Amino acid sequence: MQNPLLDASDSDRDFEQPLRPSRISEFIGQKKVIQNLSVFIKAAQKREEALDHVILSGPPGLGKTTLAHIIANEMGVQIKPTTGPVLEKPGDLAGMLTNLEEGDVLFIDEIHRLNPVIEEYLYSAMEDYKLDIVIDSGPNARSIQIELNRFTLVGATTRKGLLTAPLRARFGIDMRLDYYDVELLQRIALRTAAILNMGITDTGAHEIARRSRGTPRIVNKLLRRTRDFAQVENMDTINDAIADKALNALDVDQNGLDEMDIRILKAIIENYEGGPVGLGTLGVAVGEDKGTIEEVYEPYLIKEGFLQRTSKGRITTRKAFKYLGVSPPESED
Ligand SMILES: Nc1ncnc2c1ncn2[C@@H]1O[C@H](COP(=O)(O)OP(=O)(O)OP(=O)(O)O)[C@@H](O)[C@H]1O
Repeated sequence: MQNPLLDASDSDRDFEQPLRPSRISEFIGQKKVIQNLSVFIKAAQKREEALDHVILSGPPGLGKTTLAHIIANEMGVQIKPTTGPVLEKPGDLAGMLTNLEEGDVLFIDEIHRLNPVIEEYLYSAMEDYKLDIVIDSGPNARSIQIELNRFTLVGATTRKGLLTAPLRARFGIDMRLDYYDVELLQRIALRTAAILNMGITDTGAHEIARRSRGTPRIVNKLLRRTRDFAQVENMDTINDAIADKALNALDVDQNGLDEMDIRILKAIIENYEGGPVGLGTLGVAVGEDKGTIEEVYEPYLIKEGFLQRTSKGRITTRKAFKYLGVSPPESED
């Protein structure tokens, strides 16, 4: 991913850590997901069983990792995190699985990027808590079966469509996180500011919230950067004026669209008269990986009504033409 506001560098991750809600009661928004998850957790606890396997999907920065940790905390178990691309060899997976205590959570981020061989091994681990691995090779090759503790696999993905059907079918709990509305993001901004001991007005929090692409991670990042602007101007409280100044300096426009969002809309309008244009061509036109466009930029542009996905490719809407101050082609009328 290459969105500077959505990418999490090491310093961002250190910054994010204390901001993560650790209990269900602290998690803001995603009401339906939270309500259902609370029921599933309580039921599993009553039965004294591990929680069923959970798949969390949705655009980056909406709280999938946070929820995985919350699940472990609420169940009173340990979480062992890893990511799809890191599990290269069956031995890597076996190492993780055999280290799990009864009921523990194995969290696999970017699970859509799992090596297909590893995925095969995961099937029996998820279903029967057994791992059949082949040791040695050639004539000495033999298969041994390892009994595993019952565990909960929590998988997170920005691209659920890339999961194979057999893997998808093995998750009993399937939850999709959606973009947050401005009011919820404002509450997240106020919460983060309180944790960081930053002064902020309601209108300052609102300004940041409404320009954060529906995403808590962006709220936190923009808040951090706005604090820098406030400090340089010797302000101890962030208000809407300093927030506006900081966000403009960071090229976040009035609707929260960033430079790449605008570049995508402009490319479709200026080069292809509003489309349709295929994702690959669009990627070349804006100099961005097509997967990143599909996973990071497009969902928000679609949600905000700037872009549509059609069978022939992507098209911009009248709203996008208006936004960029360009008249739509005649046939659009
Ligand atoms: N509902 C929420 N309330 C408060 N803060 C939140 C919420 N959701 C996410 N955050 C904050 O946003 C940041 C990003 O969340 P998180 O890392 O869980 O997102 P993610 O969906 O796992 O992203 P990615 O897929 O990119 O790893 C964290 O610092 C977290 O504290």
